[in-house]
Amino acid sequence: MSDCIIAPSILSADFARLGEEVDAVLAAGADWVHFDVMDNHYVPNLTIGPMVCEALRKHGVKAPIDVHLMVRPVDRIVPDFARAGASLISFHPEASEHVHRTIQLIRSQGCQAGLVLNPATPVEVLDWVLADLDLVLLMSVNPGFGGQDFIPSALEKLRRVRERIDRLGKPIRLEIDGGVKAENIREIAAAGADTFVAGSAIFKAPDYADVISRMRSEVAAARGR
Ligand SMILES: O=C(CO)[C@H](O)[C@H](O)COP(=O)(O)O
Repeated sequence: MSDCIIAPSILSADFARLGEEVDAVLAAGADWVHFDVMDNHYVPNLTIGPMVCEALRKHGVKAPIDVHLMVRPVDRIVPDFARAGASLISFHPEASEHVHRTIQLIRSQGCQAGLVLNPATPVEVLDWVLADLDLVLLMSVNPGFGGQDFIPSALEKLRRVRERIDRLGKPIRLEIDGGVKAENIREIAAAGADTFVAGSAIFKAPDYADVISRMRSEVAAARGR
């Protein structure tokens, strides 16, 4: 399992040129496309849905599409995203009536399942479902907007979740999202993250390849390579 997946968040892309923007970050070395879905209900912003995911697939995007649902309710939109070509679907426990049932639903649709913890959500929410997950996504900002500052307590939370994943011994990815930049990714990787979402740090940079390669070098340095 790769210990450095870079997943640019298209929340910070130029939506008028979304296909080109996604092609450009993938050509620049990104691994996944991070796809933020906001409903102006669970979070105070409104973004994109399954039609845009399907449009990216029709455009020719082959990379994994990592869908982060910030919506309530969760379950009724899951099959739509699976049909639209999502690879992973992550959701917030606060937004689901039955967390374990939603995980089963996502997997039954042929997608990998992730659970997202907000900055104030305790890690104990993972206690009875961790073994059923493919990914844990820790929010290092409050969900809803790109361009916010990284919340430092996320580092300790990463360490605690990393310990739980290692103890379980299953290949569950540990993803971090919010305020991730080339300048702080080394300590984030050292705390245990292996999958890095970055929106503004990549899409607002003049050279996508340069920032992605600097991020990879910093992660490698955290691993002592
Ligand atoms: O889920 C998100 C916000 O809810 C975004 O993915 C996240 O904030 C990334 O943006 P940035 O890297 O600019 O902080």
